[in-house]
Amino acid sequence: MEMEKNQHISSLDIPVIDLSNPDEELVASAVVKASQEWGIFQVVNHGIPTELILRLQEVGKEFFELPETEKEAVAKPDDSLDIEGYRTKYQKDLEGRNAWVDHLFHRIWPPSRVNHKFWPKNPPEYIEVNEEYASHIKKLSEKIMEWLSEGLGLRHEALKEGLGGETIEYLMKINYYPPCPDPELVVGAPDHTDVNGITLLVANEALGLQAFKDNQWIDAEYTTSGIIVIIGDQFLRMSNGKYKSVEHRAKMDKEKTRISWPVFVESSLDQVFGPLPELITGDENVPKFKPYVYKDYKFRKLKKLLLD
Ligand SMILES: O=C(O)CCC(=O)C(=O)O
Ligand SMILES: [Fe+2]
Repeated sequence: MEMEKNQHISSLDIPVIDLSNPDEELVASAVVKASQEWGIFQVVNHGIPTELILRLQEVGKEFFELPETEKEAVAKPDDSLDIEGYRTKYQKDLEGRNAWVDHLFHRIWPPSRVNHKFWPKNPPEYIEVNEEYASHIKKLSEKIMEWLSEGLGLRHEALKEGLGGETIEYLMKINYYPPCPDPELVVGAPDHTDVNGITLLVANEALGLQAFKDNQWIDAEYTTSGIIVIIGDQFLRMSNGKYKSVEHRAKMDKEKTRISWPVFVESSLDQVFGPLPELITGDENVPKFKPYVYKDYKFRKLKKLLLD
């Protein structure tokens, strides 16, 4: 039954790809197709133990439920030019809507870029669980990057190398959206594309993630143990537009607190906020990717949101 459900892909469901399928070629082509047509999909039976994902969610939730003064211990310093740290952010988005999310950012890989100053000390298991999750998420994202490289007709290391090989950074973010009795009045995460290469996200049971496809917003259905994969601007650029960086947003829930744990896989912060990495596909037949002006515009919008 489970298999049957996973294999059902209707045009308005975010694709669900079962990674336990022994036919790797089939899995790879499903990943490539979903990245081309959607820019977002969910992987199930991905090999990361459900138990570990539940522990990750538990320690993250426990941190956010601490008193504000304790959370301030890992706050982003006011004068910091980096994004690591805890922040509670109430703002107007560019359409003038209220937007509110508390979040925590910290790198989880490579070890040379990990700054434990921004990792919660409480609950005590936080560090161990996040380290274990980091090693699993690295393996899974490398596998996906291999399939995506092959989908471009390139060596399977190509996208990983293009992002910086062993210097690729893995940035954990926890988004904490409090319940809102009228979710129309306040948005959680405003419309955006991710600026990195690829994002791997897990979320708690309060749904709310939406993706823009065929001129409409589609509710992402997912399970708390499935991993949502989102293609970001760096891969859009590197694939010459073959892979879509999907516009997405997150709504608040009327009653439940919504929490999500995206891990951003990216070249390095400088490159994320600087020029996009160079195109690496050698395919001359692909027309030069045009939406750059549009993307650049979006990019600035996003920067503005982050800097406010
Ligand atoms: O909370 C979500 O599901 C989406 C969060 C998101 O898109 C982001 O943090 O970039
Ligand atoms: Fe995002």
